Amino acid sequence: VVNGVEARPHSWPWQISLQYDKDGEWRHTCGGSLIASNWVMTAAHCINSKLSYRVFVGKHDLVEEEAGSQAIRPEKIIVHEKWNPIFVAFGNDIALIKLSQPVSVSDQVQFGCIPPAGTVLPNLYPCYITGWGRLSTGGPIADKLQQALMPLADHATCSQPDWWGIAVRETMVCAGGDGIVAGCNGDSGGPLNCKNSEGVWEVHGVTSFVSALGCNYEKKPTVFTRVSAFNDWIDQVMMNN
Ligand SMILES: CC(C)c1ccc(NC(=O)[C@H](Cc2ccccc2)NC(=O)[C@H](CCCC[NH3+])NC(=O)C(F)(F)F)cc1
Repeated sequence: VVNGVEARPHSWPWQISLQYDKDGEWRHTCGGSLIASNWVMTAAHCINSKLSYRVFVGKHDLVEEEAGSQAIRPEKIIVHEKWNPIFVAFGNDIALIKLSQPVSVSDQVQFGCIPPAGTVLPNLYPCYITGWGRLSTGGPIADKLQQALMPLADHATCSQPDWWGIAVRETMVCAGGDGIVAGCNGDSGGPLNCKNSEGVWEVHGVTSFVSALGCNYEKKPTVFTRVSAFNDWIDQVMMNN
C-alpha cells in the first residue's frame, strides 16, 4: 500500500499472508481473506501451479514471530475457470484456497463477510485497502500490515478514456486514483474493506491490478475483482470441494 498507515494490529482479522517456498525460505507474495474456517479468497494471478504455498493467519508483522498466528498448508487451490493469465483485464481474477485443516477463530483471526450478490457501492464510497504490498512503486514490501482509505470510483468514472477506459469491467471495482494512495505489488489478492449500512465490514474487492506506469498513478485507480459479482461461483466451489 502506497501512502497508507500501519493498521492497528489484528484490526482486519480476516487478512492473511499468502507465502511461497523459495529455496527453503517462505516469502510473502499476496494477501487474501479468510472467509470460512477452511477457505481463503485471493486473486487468481497470485497462483502459480509450480509453487508450494502456505497461508499465514493472525499476522501483523511479517518479520516477527507472533503468538496467535498460524501457518496452514493448502489442501487444494481453485482458480476461476475463466481467468486468463495473459490478460488481467478479462477479469475473473479470483481464486479460492481450501486449507488442509480448519482455522480456529480468535480475537486475531476472524472471517471476512462476503457482500450480498450484486451489491454495487456508489461513487466516492469510503473503503479501506489493507496489505503488506510495496510501500512505493518498486519499493520494499511492508513488514507491518498497512491500511489506506480509498474512496471508490464508480464504473462511469473508472471507465472514462483517460482513466482505465475499456480495461475495466462491471465485474471490477475501482478505488483511489488520486495519484497518492494506491495498492501495489504484494497487495494482490487482499481485501478492499467497506463498512455496510449496518456498520458491518465486508470484503467488497480482491486486489487485482494497478497501472504498469506505477502503483499510485493519477486517474489509474487500483482495480479490484468485485466480490459481489462472484457469490454463486464462491458458493458452488465451497459446496463442491
Ligand atoms: C488492463 C491491462 C492494460 C493491464 C495490464 C497490466 C497492468 N498492470 C500490471 O501488470 C502491473 C505491473 C506493475 C508492475 C510493477 C509495479 C506496478 C505495476 N501489475 C499488477 O497490476 C499486478 C497484477 C499483474 C497481473 C498480470 N500478471 N497486481 C498488483 O500489483 C496489485 F497489487 F495491484 F494487485 C495493468 C493493466
